[in-house]
Amino acid sequence: MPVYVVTVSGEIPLRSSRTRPRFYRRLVENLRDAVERAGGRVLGHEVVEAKVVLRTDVDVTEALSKVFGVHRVGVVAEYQFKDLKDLVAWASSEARDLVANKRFAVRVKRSGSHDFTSLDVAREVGAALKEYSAGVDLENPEVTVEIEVRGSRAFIYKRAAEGPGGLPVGVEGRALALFSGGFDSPVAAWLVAKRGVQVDFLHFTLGSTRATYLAFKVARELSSKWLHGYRPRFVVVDFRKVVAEVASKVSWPMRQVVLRALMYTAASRLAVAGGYNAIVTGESIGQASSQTLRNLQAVEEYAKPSRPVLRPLLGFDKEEIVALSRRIGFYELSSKVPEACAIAPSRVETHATAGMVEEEVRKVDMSLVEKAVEGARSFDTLSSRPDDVIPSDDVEIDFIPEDALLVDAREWRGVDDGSLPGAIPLSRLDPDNVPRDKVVVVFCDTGAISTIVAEMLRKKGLRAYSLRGGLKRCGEGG
Ligand SMILES: Nc1ncnc2c1ncn2[C@@H]1O[C@H](COP(=O)(O)OP(=O)(O)OP(=O)(O)O)[C@@H](O)[C@H]1O
Repeated sequence: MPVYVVTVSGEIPLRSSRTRPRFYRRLVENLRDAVERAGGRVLGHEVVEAKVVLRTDVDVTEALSKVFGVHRVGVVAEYQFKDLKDLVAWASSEARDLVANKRFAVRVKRSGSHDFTSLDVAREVGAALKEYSAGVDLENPEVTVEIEVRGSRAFIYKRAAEGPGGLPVGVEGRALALFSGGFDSPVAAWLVAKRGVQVDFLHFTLGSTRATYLAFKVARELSSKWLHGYRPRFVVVDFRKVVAEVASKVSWPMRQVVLRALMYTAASRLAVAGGYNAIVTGESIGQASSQTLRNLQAVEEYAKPSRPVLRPLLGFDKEEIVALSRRIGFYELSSKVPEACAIAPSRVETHATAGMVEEEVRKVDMSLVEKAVEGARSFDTLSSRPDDVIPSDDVEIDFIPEDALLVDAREWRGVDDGSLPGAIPLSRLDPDNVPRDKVVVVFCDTGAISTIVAEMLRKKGLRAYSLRGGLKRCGEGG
């Protein structure tokens, strides 16, 4: 049975005696959630002086090291000792392998009343281990034997993993994170969650649904690894009609700024409706040309968001954001998310004012924004599949989802003729044997015949889509 000593972030023990129990309670709940998501069970726990001792049925070191509020996770051996002699005998037999042929030091922390000091324990364990090692080296040891004595119990650290620090998720209210899934927004959401905020995701489909599909994957990864103690939501707002409206009515240089203002307006409404305390974005100053300080001011002054907008990346350079994205494990997935560039003109207004935004927004049919917000769909990031976020109203799809069943509608050509890997010919498709939630992507040369076929298959109850543009403009899978 693995035993862990979880050291909590330094700032938790400093909280007032009224606040502290709530923080510990939430941390323990989140640790339990992390253990269960990793397929284990908590067999017992206790909070002892800024540490949580946790007993589980399987190894969950990795999962525990991703819980906010955790400074360090120690995998320990535990012993109930009688006296100093007994303690030293146990500790030196436990640590023998650890120090084998290495220069070592012993460090002891002690609490409770004993007839020996920490130094006594260190000295005696050190002496007992010496013959197995390359000698004691207190200045620059290769390994440190860490022993904790708490009352009549002792722990010895076998190995340890660094935690992320921060505060337990859930102690600081809730925020709605504007989430594209690119490098910036996941890091922004992560940083806010690290401060104890329960984060849900808000994604706008601006063009390709592949971007939405991939953004969901990033949100799912972030949720399952890092966001404990609740079930994060992924809210999707289909903004494609709004994008088309902006593209046709707004002057080129202002399109990006106006689109951002409308995203703020929609986010603000959803934040109020969902009872959130704040909105989060991955904006930083001067990074993309549309993110100048003046543009940020113009957008916020125009949209007057009803909740504070948190921008945790404001002080970061792009390299720092990418490095953090790598460190916390989103780099690979985020790098696949396509940039939504359809609306981005080559010349972007960098000195917008609220007045300019207002003037441009007057040209836009705002009922489209209303409708998009009303039609928002919400998914549980932990149990939903990326396929679920693909809009079912679209008959066409512009990419091939990973697990899709591919159907070649070019009967007359035969499947060997430039077909896609894994595709089956339409004549071999038996609709009765296809699960109702399976995404079926039908393709032909141009997308014309496959659209008719997809509609036909939908009538038979299948989740069928036609590959837009056909093989001539074939998209990549996620
Ligand atoms: N499709 C979207 N859905 C939700 N929020 C978005 C979307 N696109 C952008 N945002 C929000 O606006 C911020 C700035 O987006 P922008 O595309 O200008 O910059 P970015 O640096 O590429 O951001 P990211 O790397 O997060 O995509 C994002 O970090 C995110 O918070």
